[in-house]
Formats: sequence, C-alpha cells, structure tokens
Amino acid sequence: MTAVLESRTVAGLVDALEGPERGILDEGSKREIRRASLTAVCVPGYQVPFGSREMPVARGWGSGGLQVTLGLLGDEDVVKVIDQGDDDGVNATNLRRLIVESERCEETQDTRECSVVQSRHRIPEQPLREGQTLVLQVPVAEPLRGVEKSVSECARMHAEADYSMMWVSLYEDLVRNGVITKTTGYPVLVDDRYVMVTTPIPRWDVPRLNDSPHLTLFGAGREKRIFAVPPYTDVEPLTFDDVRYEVEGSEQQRCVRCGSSDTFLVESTGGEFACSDIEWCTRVRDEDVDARLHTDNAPLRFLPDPSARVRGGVFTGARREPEVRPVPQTADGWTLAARGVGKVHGPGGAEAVPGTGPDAGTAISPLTGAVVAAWDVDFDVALGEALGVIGESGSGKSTVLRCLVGDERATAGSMYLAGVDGGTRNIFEFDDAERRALRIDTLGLVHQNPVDGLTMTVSAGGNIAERLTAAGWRNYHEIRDRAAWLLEQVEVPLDRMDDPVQTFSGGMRQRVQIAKALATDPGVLLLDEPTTGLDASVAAGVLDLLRTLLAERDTAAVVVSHDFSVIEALTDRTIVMNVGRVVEAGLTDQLFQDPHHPYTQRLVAAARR
Ligand SMILES: Nc1ncnc2c1ncn2[C@@H]1O[C@H](COP(=O)(O)OP(=O)(O)OP(=O)(O)O)[C@@H](O)[C@H]1O
Repeated sequence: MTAVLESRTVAGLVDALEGPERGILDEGSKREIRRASLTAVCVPGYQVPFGSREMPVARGWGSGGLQVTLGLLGDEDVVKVIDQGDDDGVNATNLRRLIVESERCEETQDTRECSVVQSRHRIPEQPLREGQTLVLQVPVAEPLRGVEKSVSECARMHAEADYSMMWVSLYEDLVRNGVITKTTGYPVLVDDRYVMVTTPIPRWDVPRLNDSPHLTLFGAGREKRIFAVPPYTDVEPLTFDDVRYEVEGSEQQRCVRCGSSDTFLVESTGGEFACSDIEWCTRVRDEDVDARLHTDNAPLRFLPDPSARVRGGVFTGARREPEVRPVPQTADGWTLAARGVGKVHGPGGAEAVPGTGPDAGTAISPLTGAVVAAWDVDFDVALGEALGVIGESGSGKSTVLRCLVGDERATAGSMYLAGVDGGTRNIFEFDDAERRALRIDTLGLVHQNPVDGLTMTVSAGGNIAERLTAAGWRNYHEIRDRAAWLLEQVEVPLDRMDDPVQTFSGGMRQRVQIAKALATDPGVLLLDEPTTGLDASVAAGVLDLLRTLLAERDTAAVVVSHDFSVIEALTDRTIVMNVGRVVEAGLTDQLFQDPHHPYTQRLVAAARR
C-alpha cells in the first residue's frame, strides 16, 4: 500500500481532482472518473461504478478506456495510444488525435517516454515502470457473467468471495479439452480477494499485471465500471494447483521481421509469425532496446508443455475416499437442536398464533389473517441418528426444514449445531453469508426436486466440484478422484461422470444430488422428500442407498416426508406435524406399531394400505 501511495501516478490522480476545466469531458465527469479511479486503486480488482458519458466515438472504440484517459490526463502528461499493438492503425490514430486535441497534451509512440498508455489488446512489450499508467479498454467487465446471469447474484458472489461457479467452469473446460481454453479476458485473482477479468489482452500479457511497478486502470464504458491493479499488487491467473497456467506461443517461434522469440507473436496469412507490438519490433531491428530487461519480464516460463497437461477423456484415476471427520456432539448428546421454531407468513408475528393449530383446525390467524406455518417445534438429533418429520401436505414440515437450512428466516425459536462454537450460538442469528458458509461445510441438503440442488447444464463431476471448490479445494485431480468415489458410492456409472446432469434420468439425478450433498462430509444431512416424484422401483433404489449411507456414517439426519414408509425405512425417531404443530413424537417403529394421536393413526393407516 505504501508503494501505491508513493506512486507518482496515484498522487497525480489526487492532484488532478482539482485540475482546470478543458476538453470534451466536462469537469464534473472528470471528477467522477478520478474519484472512481481512486476508489478502484484503494480496492484492487473491485468494479467501481461511475457515471459514464456518451463519447463522440463509435461503438467498439472503447469509450470506457477513453473516458478514463481523458479524466486522468494533466498538463505534464504524454500519451501513447495503441490498438492491436499498433500506434498507426485507424483506431489508434483517431483516438490519439481526439485525446491530444481535447486535452492539449503531448503525444508519443515511444512507450519509454509516455506517462499514460491507452490500449485495447496489448500491454506494450517495453516493460512499464513506476509512475506510468496503463489504461485498458474493457468490453465486458464482469468475470462472472459467463456463469451467472443475475447482476445481484454476481454482486453477492463478489461480496462473499464465492467463486465456486468460476472454478466449475474451469473444471468443465479441463474435462472437455484437457486444457483451459479461455484465450482473452482470462480471469485473475487480484490481491488475493477479487476475481477480475483481464480485457481482450492475450494470456501472454496477463503475467505482466502481477507485481508490476505501473498502475493499470480498466475502463468499461457499456457496464460503466472502473477497476484497477495498483503498482506491486498480486495478480494470479485462476488455475488449479496441479494445472499449469499457459500462455500462447512456442519456444520455436520467432518474429519474421526482428527475430524476437520472447514477444507475443501473431501468425500472418503466409504462416509466418511476427511481433504484434510494432513499436517494439521496429526498435529491436534498430537495436534500440534493453533486450535483457525484456527477456527477464517475458512470460517464457508459462510457455505450453504438453507433457505436463492433464488427461481428458473417461475417468481412469483413483477413487479418493474422504478422510472421515468426526461428527461433533454436545455433552447433552445432540449434534443439531431446534428449540421452539416458528414461522408466521404475514402480519403479527407471535401475536398471530392464538386461534391457530390442530385444535382450531386452521393455520390462518383469526386475529391478523397471517399463516402460522409452524410454531413451537422442538427437537434434537444425536450423532448417527436420523429424525423423521412427517405430516400431510401443508402441515409445516418443509417450513421447518427451510428455516434450518436458511432458505427462510424463522419468526421464532433458535437452532444450534454442536460443531459451531460447541452448540452455544443461535444459528438463526447468523447473517446470510454465514449461513451459506454453513451450507458448504456443515449442512448437506437434498431437495425433493434435483433441479433445486444441481446445476443441470454442468456434469455430474462438475456439480460435485462446485461444492468442493466452494469448500476451498483447488487440486483438479483430487477433486476428480473425490467425485469418482462419491459417484461410485451412489452407484452412478463413472462413464457418465462427465455428462451434463440434464441428460440423466430422475433417479440418477437424485443420486448425483445425494453425492453432492455428501461431498464435504457434512455432519448434518437434511433430506426433503428425497424419493417423492420418482417411480416406485427407482424410489426403492434411492431409499436403499440412503439407508446404507446413513448406516455407514455418524451423520445426524433430518428426513422430511409425507410418506410413513420413507420415514420408517430411514429414521430412528419421528415427530408428527399437523397444522403447524408437533402432535406426537417418539421412536419411529413404536409410532408405526402403536400410534396414539388420531392424526398419526390416519397417516399409519394410509402407509399400510
Ligand atoms: N410464503 C408463504 N406465504 C404464505 N403461506 C405459506 C408460505 N409458505 C408456506 N405457506 C403455508 O404454510 C403452511 C405450511 O407449508 P409447508 O410447505 O411447510 O407444508 P408442508 O407440510 O411441507 O407441505 P408440502 O409437503 O406440500 O410441502 C401451508 O399452509 C402453506 O400454504
């Protein structure tokens, strides 16, 4: 940070806040851009919104980069503009003329002499130094756009550093192609915090952003975002620990014009290669370069090594059995405890409760009109125990489960997990981010409908990878080995491991969902109608599987179902819910043999039919 504050460029930005008015951007807009740029410098990689202006340039000319450059330039600045590595192309010439005429600043084509470089496709081959600023024009600023369409969900993912879907897209790419095929806009992790996109620069240039002495500012005109890599900041291309980052090129290629083998080369129509940076190429021929400095900065150690690549195709590796984590339990003998859980939909909260419940025969409050979906629900579940929650449709059982999972905020009551601060903290008081973290590490959830628990366009292995990468796994082969082991456990053939789950049958999808829920070996498993909607024979198979898995583990499980045969097959104890209340509780086999409450008797009779 000290280096950032000492950088002349950043100091220049601060001074420029007070600069005189001139040019095609009004002073208000310039101030806006300078403020956004300074914020971006303070939070590396974070996309700072700014009030973008219409620019007198055609679409695709990079109005975002242009605005940043115009907002940045002061009296002393010397600007260089490159497009496709060329200072003399039509775009570069016109943009430079626009900038110079607007800001009345000096221009140059020599990277060594400029203070600001505006560029679109390249970082100059001439290593940039302290005090220089590189402005990159950005077509699409949001790195998560390819994996998540919702803008608010992207914002949440950045806020919580939840980049598992990005990792899944890299995983799927490797499975399909054996390499990460992303060429331009490669995602990087900035300052160990935000994932950022790197604009249309080639992968060759990405390592140049890491720990660089210059400031890089990225301007996205359409999305109205500015983000920054301040001097001496860590910029790490995303890749798995056991998968090398690769740049384009090969050790054999040389520039046909200047002979360089340590520059980014593009292929000409004749099949020959030439430097894409015309300035550098010309200076090499004129012997006007510091060749040693350039070679030291060139990303040669990232050149492809086919022998070090991962293997694509059908899985042939090992099955990685998880290290079984002991399931925590309190001295009172529970792993999960729910105390007085209540949920009221509508006005009144607890005041809506009188006049509702089984005796009143309604969940609708006569006082406020609210729906009392569940009230005063109490239970605990021990290590290795499975608790059943049974009731007809509308009895409130799913509501209780949704409150435990965090999909709904409970109106009343509390929830405790032995594995979280020894069971002393009320989980209902956790914020959304903390609750989501629990769902990765501590709670495994199986929805009635696999569509709710799986990403249907992603492979079976990729769905498991999503949970594992969310839990911090970063080794491609370990993820694959673990996914293979889990899929074998749930009897999904490994030759289907890399197929999208949308091509699977209902029973297979449910098995993948179970494997995904078990991926991080959670201490608590929550199952919501796990066999409803499946054909009888398929449901029997899934039930058998769940029975075996629960018997093998110390997991504490809650199984919600309207079907006594499911509850009987899977659980040790059961609570019976009717109109939002628990009407009976006991050992499952005793309840089944000798139900006391008339409502339970009806449920048992239905199961025996
Ligand atoms: N968002 C909501 N707004 C109003 N009422 C709701 C809402 N969600 C659930 N309810 C009501 O709460 C009661 C309990 O619903 P819940 O889904 O928990 O029942 P259930 O026993 O799980 O039934 P099912 O098996 O059909 O899902 C029902 O009367 C339901 O209509």
